[in-house]
Amino acid sequence: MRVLAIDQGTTSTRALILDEAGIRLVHSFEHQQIYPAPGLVEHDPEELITNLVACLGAAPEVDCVGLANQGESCLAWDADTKTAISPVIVWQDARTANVCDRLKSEGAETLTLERAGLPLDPYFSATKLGWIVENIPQARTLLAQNRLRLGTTDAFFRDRLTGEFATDPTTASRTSLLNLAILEWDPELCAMFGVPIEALPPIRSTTGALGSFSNGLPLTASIVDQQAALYGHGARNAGDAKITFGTGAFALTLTDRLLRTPGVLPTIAWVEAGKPPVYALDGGVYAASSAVNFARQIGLFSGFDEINRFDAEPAIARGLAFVPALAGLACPHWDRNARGAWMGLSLDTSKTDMVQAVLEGVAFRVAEVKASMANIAGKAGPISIDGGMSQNPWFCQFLADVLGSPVLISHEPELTALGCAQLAARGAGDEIECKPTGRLLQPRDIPAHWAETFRSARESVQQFGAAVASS
Ligand SMILES: O=P(O)(O)OC[C@H](O)CO
Repeated sequence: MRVLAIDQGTTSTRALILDEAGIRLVHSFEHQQIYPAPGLVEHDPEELITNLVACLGAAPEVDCVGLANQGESCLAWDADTKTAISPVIVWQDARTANVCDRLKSEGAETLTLERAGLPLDPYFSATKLGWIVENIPQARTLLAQNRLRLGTTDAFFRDRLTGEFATDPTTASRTSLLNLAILEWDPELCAMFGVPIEALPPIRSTTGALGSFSNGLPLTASIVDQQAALYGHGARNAGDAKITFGTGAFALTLTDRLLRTPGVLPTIAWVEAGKPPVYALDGGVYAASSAVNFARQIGLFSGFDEINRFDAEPAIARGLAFVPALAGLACPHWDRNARGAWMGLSLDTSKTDMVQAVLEGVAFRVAEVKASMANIAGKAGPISIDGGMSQNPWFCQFLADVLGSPVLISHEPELTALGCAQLAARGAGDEIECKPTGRLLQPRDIPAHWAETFRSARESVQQFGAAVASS
């Protein structure tokens, strides 16, 4: 069997083919990141569709297609014309931070945590969809005519390209509108966020016969990219964990049931047709590669090979810490007011020290995420990592050290596409298993006060952010 996986991510849309020979990239298209104002991040829906169509055309000789989509990014469109009436509001977009603050002050977080398992944060789709209904007049016109469609990007792509308006439970679990216990849209949550429930897509399984594209190819898996990567990492048993280092760093651990742990997100790993749901815990760090890119943009280094090793001991050992809260702090703090900062600068601090602290700060934040997963992450073995920063040997060893766990650096860079394609094969009734391989790093002992130093830096930026927000 040959499977086409389309990985529609935050920065690119990629077509890959999986067969018995392995997985290979066929096409990759970058799309524009649109920043209309500070804190706002948008994509052009038509540009994404054009790239998806090009990916579909890139591999006609396949048996089925799997689609992996960026998590919480969402939009509105017209049911009749299938034309978008809003931009894609990207998961990083914080335009609804004030809505979240208001709802929090009204005590609404109890409901979102209880039903959807999610804190109130602009990351999730619900407030973004509510914003569209409130701020785009055409949304209300279409709603009055029963023509409004609201959803995450997968639902738009599927409606437009297969004619089936649907989403899957993994994506639905990122919206804050899903009742996790029964995997149905929650009417009370929808009402609270101002999202008309009738405009949302039906929720179907992650795999199975999900429709066909105009060229006749069947869609047999549709899943959030992070969950696809979890499958691609070979996670099959509770405790299996992965961390993907992209724009942000996303840690997911399979669980044997729906688990609720403060600050961590219970989520759906996948729901195969006719089978019970598989659950996971998710914890994100908003700025990972984006923090490193920021350091490069402001001139702290120029080539990535410059930051693959450092002569000096870690910056944290010298009292220098960086908190990568460049877009706020996600798991387990959920604090959008926090901002990035170096703490402990002195007259002899060099650019190299500062960028070393950036890498360390990302590792410390990931360690906070792991700690908040209450030792569930990595219980079954090493934590498998992938993504851009996993190619930096110094960072990987420092990460293993601060996690206090063995880290497996995957040899396969395309784990999202791999997992998506494997699930698509299963959705078509076949199986393509690939044994994950990688380089294993053992943690070294580090002084306990390093984590303490980072914690106090992180608390300081939170206090500063709160003071600025209330002034
Ligand atoms: O598209 P990526 O790989 O940056 O992943 C984005 C996540 O799905 C956001 O939650």
